[in-house]
Amino acid sequence: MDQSALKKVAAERAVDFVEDGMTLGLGTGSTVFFLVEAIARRVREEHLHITGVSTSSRTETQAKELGIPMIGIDDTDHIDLTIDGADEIDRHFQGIKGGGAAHTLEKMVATTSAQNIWIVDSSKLVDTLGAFPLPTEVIPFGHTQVERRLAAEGLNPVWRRNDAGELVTTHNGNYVLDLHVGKIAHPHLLAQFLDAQTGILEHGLFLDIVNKVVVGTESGAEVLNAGR
Ligand SMILES: O=C[C@H](O)[C@H](O)[C@H](O)COP(=O)(O)O
Repeated sequence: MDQSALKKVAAERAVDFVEDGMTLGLGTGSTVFFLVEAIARRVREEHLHITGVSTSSRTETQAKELGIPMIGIDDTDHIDLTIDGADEIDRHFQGIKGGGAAHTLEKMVATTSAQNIWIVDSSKLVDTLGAFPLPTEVIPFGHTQVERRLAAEGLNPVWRRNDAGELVTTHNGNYVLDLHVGKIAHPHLLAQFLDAQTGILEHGLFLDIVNKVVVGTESGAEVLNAGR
């Protein structure tokens, strides 16, 4: 199976955790694309009543087109479960997200949610985080100062650009600075440092957040419990 097929395997298993009546956080990305299709199928065929809260306009558009009722995050007092993709997950169930530049909205939805499930193909499981460049979202005002500060710390920042060479902007109109840090031995210390930097709106370290990971493998979906 190719990577896309493995993502679909994970997404189609994760939909089993969706229950009637839930307010459901919907993540962003190519794996979540399959999830939204699978949820819409259950809404259609089983007349499941769920309400979605999205983490990007891409997901919002897809969900609405497929008939999933959607509300904004500020229109609810709770989210029961959020299902999202991830870029890397280590053996302590810590993760990196933001490969699609959606990590700020995703973290807001994830940290509002009572439970979180990540859906990934098996290539996303790693021993130590950091092979995937760590995304940060930086406000335009003073962004080169942020870049200098991070470079001085040896975090190898690189602005994310699109195919036309333009700076990628997030939903919030900010820039994405990817940190090529190599192995992240102490993710909590790095997260604390990044949290303290003026100008960084959010970073892609998602620590102590996920409850379950559903992995698409050649032999089917595997459910891993994070024990939290
Ligand atoms: O910003 C994007 C998100 O964090 C995605 O969930 C993550 O990049 C995984 O994406 P995909 O499912 O496309 O591999």
